Amino acid sequence: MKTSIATVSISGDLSEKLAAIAAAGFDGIEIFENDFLTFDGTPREVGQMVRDHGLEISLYQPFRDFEGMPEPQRARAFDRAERKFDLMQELGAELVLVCSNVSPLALGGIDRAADDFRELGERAAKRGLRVGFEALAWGRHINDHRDAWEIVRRADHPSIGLILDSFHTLARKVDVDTIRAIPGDRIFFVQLADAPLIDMDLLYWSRHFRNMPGEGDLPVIDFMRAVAATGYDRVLSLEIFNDQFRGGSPKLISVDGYRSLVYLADQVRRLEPATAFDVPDMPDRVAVSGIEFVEFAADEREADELGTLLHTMGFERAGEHIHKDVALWRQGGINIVLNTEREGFAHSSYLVHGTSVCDIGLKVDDAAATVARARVLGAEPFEQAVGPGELKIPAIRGVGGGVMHFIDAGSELARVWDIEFRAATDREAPISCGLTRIDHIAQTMRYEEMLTWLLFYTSIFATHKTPMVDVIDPAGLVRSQVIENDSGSLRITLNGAENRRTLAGHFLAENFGSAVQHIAFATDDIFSTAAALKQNGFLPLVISPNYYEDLDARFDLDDALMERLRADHILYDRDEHGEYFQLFSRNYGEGFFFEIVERRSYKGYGATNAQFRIAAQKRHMRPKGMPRI
Ligand SMILES: O=C(O)c1ccc(O)c(O)c1
Ligand SMILES: [Mg+2]
Repeated sequence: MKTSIATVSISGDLSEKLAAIAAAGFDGIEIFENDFLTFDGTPREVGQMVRDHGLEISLYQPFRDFEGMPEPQRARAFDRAERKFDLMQELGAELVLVCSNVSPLALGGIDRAADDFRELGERAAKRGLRVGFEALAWGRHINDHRDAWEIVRRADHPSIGLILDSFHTLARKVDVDTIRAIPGDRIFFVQLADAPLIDMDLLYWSRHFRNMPGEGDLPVIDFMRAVAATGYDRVLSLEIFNDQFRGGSPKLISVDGYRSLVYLADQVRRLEPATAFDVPDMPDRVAVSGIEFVEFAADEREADELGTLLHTMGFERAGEHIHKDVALWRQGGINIVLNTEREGFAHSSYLVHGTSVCDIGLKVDDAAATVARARVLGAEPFEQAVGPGELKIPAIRGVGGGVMHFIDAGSELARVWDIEFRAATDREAPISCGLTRIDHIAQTMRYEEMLTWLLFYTSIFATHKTPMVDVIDPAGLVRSQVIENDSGSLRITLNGAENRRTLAGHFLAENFGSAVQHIAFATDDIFSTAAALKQNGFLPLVISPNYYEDLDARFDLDDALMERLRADHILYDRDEHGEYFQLFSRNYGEGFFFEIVERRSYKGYGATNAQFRIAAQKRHMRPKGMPRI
């Protein structure tokens, strides 16, 4: 199996694209005609440049409006094809994609089209070239791979084959199992793309909203399983038309692309063991059984402030590192680490981002296997010097530059707190607030980066994504999407900010990059928690009385419950599974905060409440001199 990506999928001029594609690990490219036409270099130079990057040209495309033309357009189409064949020979491209005719002049008829392709095959064969036929979902007569295949079959020429593109097949909901009956050697090329489900014109959807396999909602895996069943073992190529990717970082988008292809091939191999794809060997997606710790990098003053806030939330300063300026704060099964070291990764993170989360530790079955899988998928391993008596804990770099450590029960790693920490008792223990575990971690990033994070988490860990929801900030929309596992032991919400004036966008700008913006702790009894918080001097985020008026109207809650919600600034939501209670800390710094939730079988995250939370936070953040509530 060879991997390839269409040059149209990423940003930059042709040489920037090639450098990024080669660095990400692809074997080849589809040269999109425009990328060649707009480049200032001869076909030979371009061909050489591609090969100098260690890449091959796996496809030249597209050749349009060919089959079924009446004369004189028919003769002209053949002349055009000969010109492209000249060009391909100079480039060193052996295969061209002909996409189905969209011209109003095109005449229908399977046999007419087959005759045209037979003749084209004769001409291509003379030059040692091959031609693949792809059905565009909006083709005038041919818009379904089954018809394209019938034309290829009837053309009956060894230089004419079929090109499948997952988008065209899946966008029209063509039954993918019809692919299984096509002989694998008659499929010349396979293009892959996913897309979010949006009800719109097919052409517009295809040209602007495609994304990497696994990033969208289409059943690309089912498509690939069917392709694998044919015995096809040639190139798997990404062809992604996406407005964001065109303007994004060629390097990052190429890395995402490679990750998505390897991840897809890995999933297909597990489902169809007979597949001919030679996918790199790797452990299966990793089951995460919980969040072992969250670590903040801070300076002493801010660590002290953060410690005070944690103390009011019922956390106890439970341990100190045996060698380092690192403190462990603990409540229930929650471990919060405050790192004030003046060297090492946490310190460099502090210098760039200020006080923020620099490291997340996940509980997994096998920490080494987790790193092994992440590496095959293109993640960077993370290592730093280990001091005497310290454990070497397997780790990788996350997407935004943060680190993720993996702790497993099968090794000493599970005892890291006993081995690397000693008891600390220099603060009076607070009243426990009954917080049991981390319910979810919310990470904020630029909207354009969301798919990168999503693919990172879903490809490495056994998780799924939930549909994207809009969170309304008075200054703009924030998109929110959840990555979670079935048991709920890992829940991460991704929040994509579109501008700097939203709370999320402000946080992002002040933090100099994506980061954890809030951590939600779980309680089994929100009202006892609220009472304990009050005794510890915790200051909740003050919610507008208008919220409670509306809540009452929406849910018709009993008066006593309404009163308790109002009194403790608790927000409420309900879904078909159950009820949800949330309360928030005030902002720490430029938009970081803590949340406390009680789930009574509820599955969501209180998205409808987010606008009330944000409005309240913005009131608290008014510039000095302005009244605060
Ligand atoms: O949008 C298009 O025109 C177009 C062109 C070539 C392709 O391979 C394709 O899938 C779409
Ligand atoms: Mg295509």
